[in-house]
Amino acid sequence: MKYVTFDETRPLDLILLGRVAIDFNPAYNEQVKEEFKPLKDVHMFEKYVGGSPANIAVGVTRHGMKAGFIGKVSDDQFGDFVTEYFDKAGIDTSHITRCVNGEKLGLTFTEMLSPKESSILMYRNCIADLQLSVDDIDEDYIKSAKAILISGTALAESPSREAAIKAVMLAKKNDTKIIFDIDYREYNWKNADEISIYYSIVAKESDIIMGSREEFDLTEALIQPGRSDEESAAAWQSYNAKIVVIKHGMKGSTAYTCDGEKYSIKPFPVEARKGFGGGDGYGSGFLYGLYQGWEVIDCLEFGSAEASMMVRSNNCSDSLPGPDAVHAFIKEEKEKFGEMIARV
Ligand SMILES: Nc1ncnc2c1ncn2[C@@H]1O[C@H](COP(=O)(O)OP(=O)(O)OP(=O)(O)O)[C@@H](O)[C@H]1O
Ligand SMILES: O=C(O)C[C@@H](O)[C@H](O)C(=O)CO
Repeated sequence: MKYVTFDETRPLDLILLGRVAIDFNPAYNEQVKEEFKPLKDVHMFEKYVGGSPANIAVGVTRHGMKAGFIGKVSDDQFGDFVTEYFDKAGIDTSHITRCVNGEKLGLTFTEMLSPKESSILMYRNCIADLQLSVDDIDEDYIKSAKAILISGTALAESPSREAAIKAVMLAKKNDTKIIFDIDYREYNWKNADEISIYYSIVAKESDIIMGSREEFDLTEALIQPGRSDEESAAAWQSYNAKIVVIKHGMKGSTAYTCDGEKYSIKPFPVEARKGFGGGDGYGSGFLYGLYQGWEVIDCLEFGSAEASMMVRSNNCSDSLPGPDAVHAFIKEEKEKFGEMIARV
């Protein structure tokens, strides 16, 4: 059953709004292998385009979807690096603008301690992506896309917060579907009430909401703390949500649909190199399936497979697979572990 119908006449499949940054991951290649160790002991790093919405833009584009990005980058060579990477990937960069007051792209240093422990250290002072302003939001551009994905981190501060909310308002006006990836990154927020205020403003307008249990708890803190997954899904569906996806890390995830159904999936077992990046693979795969008109459970299986492929790799953006690789991975895993390996 189709819960969200996209306007097929629109040239862009998806616009993503929010953070593009740079990841520095411990080197792991033919020449240098930084084995699991604390970040302070890492000597060699590899540089990649990063930031959750940027990764999802790359992910869906590798699946053949046409994506555009609304974001702000630094006016320097790192700004060139990310826009050139996007251009090569086939992402529309016409609405990525450069900072004028010297703000810099975020740098994310990643720590890989063991297959079960990893973390990120963000350098985000005087940060470029949060300089996005209402003047960067163009109604015609939003109208040209089937959907817009708002990354929750864009709501952390002004002027980006107003820019994101303007994009949501214009999307609503023009029937561009709204996808909210809550995407909580602690470092960006100064006040817990602000998290709940701004997350809930966007969640109320969204057609699809994706987040972890912790992210829903943060969103609901000022409304009704302590909701169960079922209660959260029903509450957001009483506004505009058609699909609410709630993730529980290694325990699996569930999509709640507006007809009262729910569909659950578990991760495909892999030897993980890191934990982060799973959410980006999950989002890319899930959304691709949805645009193909697949059943929700198949979208979840595809997203979960892509997430597992991502956590076993050493980086995020470069490793995002195309659909053939994801299908091949699912086939291989099912041959090894059985047809129902990820399905609950
Ligand atoms: N060790 C693992 N092995 C296999 N799959 C994993 C592992 N860790 C996470 N995943 C997959 O990645 C998905 C997303 O992970 P998580 O719930 O941590 O989301 P997230 O916080 O949005 O991730 P991210 O840090 O990328 O933003 C999980 O639902 C699961 O399918
Ligand atoms: O900016 C981030 O979200 C962290 C990055 O390290 C990484 O690229 C990522 O997006 C994981 O979700």
